[in-house]
Amino acid sequence: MSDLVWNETAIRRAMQLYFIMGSNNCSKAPLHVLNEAIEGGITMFQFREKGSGALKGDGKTKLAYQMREMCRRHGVPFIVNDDVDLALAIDADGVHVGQKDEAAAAVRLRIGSRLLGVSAYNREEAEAAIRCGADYVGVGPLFATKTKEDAKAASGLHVLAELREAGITIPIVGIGGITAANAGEVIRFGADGVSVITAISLAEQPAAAVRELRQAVLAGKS
Ligand SMILES: Cc1ncc(COP(=O)(O)OP(=O)(O)O)c(N)n1
Ligand SMILES: Cc1ncsc1CCOP(=O)(O)O
Ligand SMILES: [Mg+2]
Repeated sequence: MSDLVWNETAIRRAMQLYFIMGSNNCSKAPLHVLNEAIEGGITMFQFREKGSGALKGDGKTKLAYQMREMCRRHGVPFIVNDDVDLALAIDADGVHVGQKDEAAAAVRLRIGSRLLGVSAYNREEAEAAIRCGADYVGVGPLFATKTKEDAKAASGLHVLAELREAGITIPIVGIGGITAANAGEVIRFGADGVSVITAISLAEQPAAAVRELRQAVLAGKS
């Protein structure tokens, strides 16, 4: 069992640079990309194996397990997207679900004290996620993205400010079209961190891309 202890400070810290990836998001070997991203300083990782060309069955489980091992060796929290059975089978540190996935309240009951992340597009969805026991919400897509096949229209950054002005204090990570050029603004509008797929997974040098993103996040906090 993972020995990570989650309190709000630890969650906000883990949100800072949250890398998400599946094998179909990169052009180099996924384990190599993850290793580079860890070397660069990601603070959390989500295994998101879905979409065209995604691994299934044993291949998916094997890659998830190898990635979990790599993250655990380096103290990086490992989250599984959508697949609660897989998360439990490989002893992940948490699960992330969206509005069309298994209901967050049911997931909370199944995963106990593991981390629960829930996607929210607006205030209503964020408030419902909190009622269901979410530890953090992933808000977006903030900017246009080609990575998620069924993504909604980009909301823009104002949704982050709206959530904070409504008194929502839960850790928030922004998602969708985030790069080093806009990550600082995501933080300034109220997020605790940024979650990123292609800006790292398709970077020529993932470690350097992570460092640039972290600098932008730190600048947004200052
Ligand atoms: C951190 C984070 N935020 C949002 C999402 C999106 O989840 P969802 O809406 O369920 O879409 P899929 O990723 O499952 O396609 C996320 N994965 N992570
Ligand atoms: C999973 C997900 N949920 C909302 S946007 C998105 C994709 C983000 O990918 P990228 O960082 O490449 O825009
Ligand atoms: Mg989902």
